[in-house]
Amino acid sequence: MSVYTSVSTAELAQWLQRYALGELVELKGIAAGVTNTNYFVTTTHGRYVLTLFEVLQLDELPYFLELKSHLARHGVACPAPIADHNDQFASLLAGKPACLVSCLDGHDVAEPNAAQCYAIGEMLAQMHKASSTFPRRMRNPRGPEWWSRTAASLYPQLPAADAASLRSEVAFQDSHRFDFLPQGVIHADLFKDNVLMDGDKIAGFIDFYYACNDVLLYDLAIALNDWARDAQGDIDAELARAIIAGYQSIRPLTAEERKAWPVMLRAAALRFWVSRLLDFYRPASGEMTYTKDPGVFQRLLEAHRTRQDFWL
Ligand SMILES: Nc1ncnc2c1ncn2[C@@H]1O[C@H](COP(=O)(O)OP(=O)(O)O)[C@@H](O)[C@H]1O
Ligand SMILES: N[C@@H](CCOP(=O)(O)O)C(=O)O
Repeated sequence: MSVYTSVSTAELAQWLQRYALGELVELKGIAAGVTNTNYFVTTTHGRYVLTLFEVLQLDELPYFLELKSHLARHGVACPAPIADHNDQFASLLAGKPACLVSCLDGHDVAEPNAAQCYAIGEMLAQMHKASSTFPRRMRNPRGPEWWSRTAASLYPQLPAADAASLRSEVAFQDSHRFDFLPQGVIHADLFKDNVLMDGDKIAGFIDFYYACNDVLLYDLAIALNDWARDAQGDIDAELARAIIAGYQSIRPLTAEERKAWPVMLRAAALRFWVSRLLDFYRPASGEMTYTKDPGVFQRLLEAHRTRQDFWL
């Protein structure tokens, strides 16, 4: 249950006075989610999602909330933040930074079909194009410098074979830099649980809190590594081709991107192998104790190393 911070109807009704959203009708906690506290809020004007940020501070929010606003304004499927009478997207509620966004219809899907994967690729490319005019910048907090440093801190705790595999991948990625490829705003965590689907249509991308400026192709690799993974943990070729086809229907890959693609799929697997290892070996105090299996991304990365066909 991810309602870490309780909000009473009385304090929410008071806080809502700063918005042009009418009167509070209903407040309901949302069980899904890991990091933040989320509620469905119904007012006399409509339905919204209230997020209370448990980690990010008020001054860290403008990049993410203005990005969502920019994307929604350009027709990209994502929740639109609502501005208050001071034209602010966020302010304190129950001692936490809080914001309201539009409520989307839809649910995350555990086993996507090819049409849904095509839609993901297409919307991701639309997001990349639409964010080319977004003026703010954010460096990737989970880039090569982070994974090298984090991996180095983990080697002593890992079984020898895993440490050797991780060490060799970090070295391999160090020898392949892709700063010359097209860059822009990336979602950086477009997993299945970060998209609400309405049938085969995308209701919206959510959870933009790893969004940053980086190589666009890396975002496609992150999405494909999760959306096209089959029950055995390897990639389903039909789903992979569907994501790539959807993406290229909006933004065809350049020759340099196609050449970099196999290495990028490995980089995307490495990033989540390392973050899951970190959660596994050193869970942050106070965080939820369940951890996602790091082995999923280790095995996927090792499969990418020997693969011949990359679905292009
Ligand atoms: N704009 C939205 N419209 C409808 N449901 C939403 C919206 N934003 C979040 N949710 C619901 O809240 C859940 C948790 O949101 P998420 O952003 O993943 O939380 P967390 O930041 O805690 O991981 C989602 O799985 C979804 O069910
Ligand atoms: N989608 C990732 C989780 C990303 O969030 P983090 O805060 O745990 O890095 C995964 O499934 O590993």
